[in-house]
Amino acid sequence: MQENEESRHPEWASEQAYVNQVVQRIEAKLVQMQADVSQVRGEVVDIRRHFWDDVTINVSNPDDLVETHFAIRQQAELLAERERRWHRAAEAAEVLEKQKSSPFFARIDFREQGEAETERVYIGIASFRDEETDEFLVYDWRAPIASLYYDHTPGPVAFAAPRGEIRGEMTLKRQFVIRGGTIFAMFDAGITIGDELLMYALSGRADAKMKNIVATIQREQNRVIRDDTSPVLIVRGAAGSGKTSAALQRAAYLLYKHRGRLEASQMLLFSPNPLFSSYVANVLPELGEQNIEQTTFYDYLKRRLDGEFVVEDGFDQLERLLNLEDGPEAEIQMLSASWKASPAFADAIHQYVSQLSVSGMRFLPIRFMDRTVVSADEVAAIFAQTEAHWRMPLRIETVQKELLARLDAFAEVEATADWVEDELELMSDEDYQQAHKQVEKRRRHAKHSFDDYQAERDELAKILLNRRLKPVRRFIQRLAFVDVPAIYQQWFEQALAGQLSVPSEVAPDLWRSMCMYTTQAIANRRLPYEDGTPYLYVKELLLGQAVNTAMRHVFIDEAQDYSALQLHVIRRLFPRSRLTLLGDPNQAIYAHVPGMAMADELRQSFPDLTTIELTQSYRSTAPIVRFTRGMARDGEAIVPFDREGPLPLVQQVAPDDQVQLIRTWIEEYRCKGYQSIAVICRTQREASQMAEQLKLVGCDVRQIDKTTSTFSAGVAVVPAYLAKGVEFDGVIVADGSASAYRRAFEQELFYTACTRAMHELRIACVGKPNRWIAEQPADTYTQA
Ligand SMILES: Nc1ncnc2c1ncn2[C@@H]1O[C@H](COP(=O)(O)OP(=O)(O)OP(=O)(O)O)[C@@H](O)[C@H]1O
Repeated sequence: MQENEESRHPEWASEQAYVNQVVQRIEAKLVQMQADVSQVRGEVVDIRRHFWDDVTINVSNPDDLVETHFAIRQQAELLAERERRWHRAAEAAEVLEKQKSSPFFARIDFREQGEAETERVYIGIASFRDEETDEFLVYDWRAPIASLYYDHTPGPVAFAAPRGEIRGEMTLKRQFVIRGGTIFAMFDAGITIGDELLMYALSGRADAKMKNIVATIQREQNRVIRDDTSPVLIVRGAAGSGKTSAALQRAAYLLYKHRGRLEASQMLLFSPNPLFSSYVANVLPELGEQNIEQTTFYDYLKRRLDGEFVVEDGFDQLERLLNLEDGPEAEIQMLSASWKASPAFADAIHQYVSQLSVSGMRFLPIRFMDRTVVSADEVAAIFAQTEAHWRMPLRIETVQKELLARLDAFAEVEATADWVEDELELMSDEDYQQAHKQVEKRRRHAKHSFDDYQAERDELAKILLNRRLKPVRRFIQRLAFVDVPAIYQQWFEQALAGQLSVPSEVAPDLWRSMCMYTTQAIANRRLPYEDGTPYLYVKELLLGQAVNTAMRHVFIDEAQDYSALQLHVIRRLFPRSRLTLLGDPNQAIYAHVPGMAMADELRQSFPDLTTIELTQSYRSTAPIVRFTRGMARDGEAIVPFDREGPLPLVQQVAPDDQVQLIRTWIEEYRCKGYQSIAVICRTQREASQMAEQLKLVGCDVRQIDKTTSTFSAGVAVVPAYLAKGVEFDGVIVADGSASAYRRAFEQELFYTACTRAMHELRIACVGKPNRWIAEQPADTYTQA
């Protein structure tokens, strides 16, 4: 790409001189920063080495113990503070190192209305100020003025600044590729941000880590990044349109704009799988920001339901559904998954819970040593006495208080029981001493004398009963007396008894079978994934939900895979947070989940939403996009980026020859210099078999499963649903035949697999190609 002397831009030399000037200043600053880093590092080492010298340990009496405790804490806090400073300084030095190599990527010349002078604004991943003149040599890409670069072409322009809108004229927009302090290429942009720079960025090799895109952010992506007002922002975009990239740069932008008021720990990203988390982990640190928190929805479910049920995760559910043989069982399980993810079921559950305030609550008795302390009927009677118009959690809390009081009364009576008498004999010396101390204490405050022997016995009985009743007390405190499993199950029992109407589109027999399938699962204490969220929702409506009020921004990537109810639960969980949902309905791998596809349903949950559509696809070459967009609903709206490459190849192969064919393709990909290659299979089961077979024919491959948490270059064999969100130089889809991808809901899975390819896509078919390939125009792929 580097241009030769003659074809060089006329201002090349002067721009290089500017680069040199900035690099020189950066070097000077680096020397100073590195000195700071090593000084703080020295302090950290020193505190660690002498940690115990500076703390006086004295545990001889309680006061000394407290003092010692505080001394240790103070010393630990000092150490933690220095460590934080050290890390911050080291990170800042790292960003500066990067700036030294490539101090900026753009320049705009801007003349503000009413001013005579034109200002030159250089833009880079971070700002850099000349400490002597206090002048900005480079502006951060997130500075208000930098939005001119992303949003405008030369001519009259305006941008929003803290002091209001600033108008003026942009007279120049120039882009640079600078490596190692040397200009590699530069061009003046015209209509859009230079396609050449974008082309350069997109033609590179896939990486084990996602790259930042700050030099080439496109206008519609910039809207996503800089939207600072929408409570709920929905970004719907084609595969490879930069949704995840925009989300991460958005996090960086918000951290910059609200510096001092917003911390990375107040931002959370719901990601599709652990592999994805490692893939995106570098973007924010590269931009000099801390990583934001990451989690998966399943982690949340599991944490809230652990101990009550074994909860299936989403991948196991998908694997289960994909491996089902056609037949009645498949129909039941598919209905179970799709109905429970539907907005109709969410409404039904809501209605069901509100009617529970009148009837249908189920309780468990409070029991102790095979005896009933409070029967289930009595608990129900206590509940019935609470005010029916109160919120359910408040009513339950009132019942809880009453039950704890009854337990105390029970303990008092029980203190004289024979078994207590017997067990007192067996109590330890420590217990006796504790009882003795309690009595001594009481004597000091007592107005009247009392029988020491009896008092000690009573104290001992109290200690014993407290200990024995602890699990019962905990049972009440955990609100476990509300039989949530039975309450959830009851919905399906009512449905089975014909008390609820069958959805019109479902055959009554199938409906009954699905209800029985669910009641059975609950009885076995195993919760299918599709029941996890509705169950938790019922539980939290009844018992109250733990909410996180500290979180300010929640990002949900692959939002099309969330049911309306899941999104609703997330919204309730983070009441003070703005939401950014990023998704592509065409990649709804849990195709039974309507997710983002049902915009109207979403609007019900999120009346305050703003939607931004991204239609240009950047990841794949134009031939790959032209082939794959035909498989997507409304695919004609997807605009390929004009980057050429080979046509996708579809080859039919005999069952016994598939592994050999894939092996040959891998070798050919390697010869082309592709560093990251994926063999994408339909399921985990098929991926495991394929990986084994490829290893047997001498291929060095890495099998990816749901627990894989690091992404590395090489050949990955991966089930399609785990390839979500990531990309590869070359993709090989294993067995894309009609007999493998045969059910309607597998369309999105197949589309997701194909759209992971950046430069090349090949599909092996054991038999006839599947219907989505067959439907594509013959000139969009090569058939062998
Ligand atoms: N403005 C841009 N400049 C350079 N590269 C870009 C730009 N936008 C997107 N890309 C690149 O395109 C690829 C796809 O981006 P990203 O993964 O963010 O898309 P996505 O919409 O989340 O994709 P998918 O939904 O298919 O997972 C990445 O390699 C990313 O770096």
